[in-house]
Amino acid sequence: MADLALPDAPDAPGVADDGVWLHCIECGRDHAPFDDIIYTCPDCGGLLEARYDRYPTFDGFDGRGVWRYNVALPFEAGVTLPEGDTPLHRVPRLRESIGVRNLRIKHEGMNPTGSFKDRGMTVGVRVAEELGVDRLACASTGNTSAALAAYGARAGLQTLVLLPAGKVAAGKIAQASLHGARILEVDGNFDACLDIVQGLADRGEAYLLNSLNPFRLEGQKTIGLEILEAFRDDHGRFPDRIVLPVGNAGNTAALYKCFRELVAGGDLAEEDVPKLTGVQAEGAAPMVEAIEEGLEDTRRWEHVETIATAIRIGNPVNAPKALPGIRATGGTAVSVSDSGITAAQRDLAEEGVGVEPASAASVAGLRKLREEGVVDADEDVVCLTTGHLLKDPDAAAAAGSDPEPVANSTEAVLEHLAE
Ligand SMILES: Cc1ncc(COP(=O)(O)O)c(C=O)c1O
Ligand SMILES: N[C@@H](CCOP(=O)(O)O)C(=O)O
Repeated sequence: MADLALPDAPDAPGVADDGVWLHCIECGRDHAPFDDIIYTCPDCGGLLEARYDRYPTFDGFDGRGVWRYNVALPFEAGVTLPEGDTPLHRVPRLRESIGVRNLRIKHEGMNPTGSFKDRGMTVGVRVAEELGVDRLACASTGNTSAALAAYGARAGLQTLVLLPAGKVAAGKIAQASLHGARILEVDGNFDACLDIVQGLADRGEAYLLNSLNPFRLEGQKTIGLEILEAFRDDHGRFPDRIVLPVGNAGNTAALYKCFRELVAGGDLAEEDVPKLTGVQAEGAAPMVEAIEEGLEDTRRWEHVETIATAIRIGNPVNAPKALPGIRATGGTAVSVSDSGITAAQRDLAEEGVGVEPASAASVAGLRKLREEGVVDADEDVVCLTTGHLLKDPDAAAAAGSDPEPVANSTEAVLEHLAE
């Protein structure tokens, strides 16, 4: 578990003046965060991570939502709708049928735009304001675009979103559209869209707010802080495992960083760090492949397909951050079929928890790992459900039952019910 340590503050003059700096996970160099707009290391191109001159502790948190955790964030407050404070549902029937000691569902679909992306955007848009940019952009399988459009609108900034044509759920496009984003549909998958947005950002045409942006992940880190606080309050200990759907691998990276900071601050013992367990759809599983083959980075999958369009991603940009997190915490990664995802979506719905297909992948993955004996019966598990059912109304309708036509009278309804 030595990988859980964080290095000390940099000596270089000016780099840590704001109490926050950007650290390259490849070459180890540190960079001032707000002098120039950088997303990756200017020296080697490696992924950057925000670092602070302080570590978070549970007694240092105050207030509500994402900004409750501002000692672990680059600013005290930001453009808010507000986000965070999502429920940690108990699902007794599902717990029983999967067969674990405790099962809680952290439902990120209850954020303002219906997904966890809001946590990242409240911080990312605050940073954009600090940098003085006027156009925000993202590539998206849908949820990032909805969140960017809403937070951009709130901040009074222009937003541009690039979507894979024909592969984004209706609810998400409607959100981006109504919140005023300029929407470009690209004849290519999400990864191609992200390549283009990176190109625009490199040319200074837009500020990139995908999870390649290290500040997005700072906001998403608060999912882990909320889970650990709430689980400990309810159960007197931290969960053994957190199971989550994986697309661009931002959340996996963010949760790993959350754990490392709490370990460094002394509030989380290394042996209590939850096992990060990633779930991908069979048709888009480069992270699973990398874990199974012991790779340091993923191989890009050019052809990806799944009903869970939110995680229809073949080139997870955060893999170099997320793969060490899965390994260092003793977790794993597993792929699930589309039919397994739909079954899990129904299972959650039967407990009153409405999620989009990608979200249900976490529960489908847990069931599979429990059946295979990878997850033990005495484990305390939290599954992350990342987006709301209404994000993808077509998938929800297809997974549910059809409405039954009936004549316009009480008698006809009674007769129909008796059939
Ligand atoms: C609903 C939903 N779940 C899961 C994911 C995957 O999250 P990440 O990209 O952080 O792995 C995404 C987006 O990628 C998403 O929109
Ligand atoms: N599911 C995502 C894909 C983009 O991920 P990001 O976290 O890098 O923005 C989406 O909703 O677009």
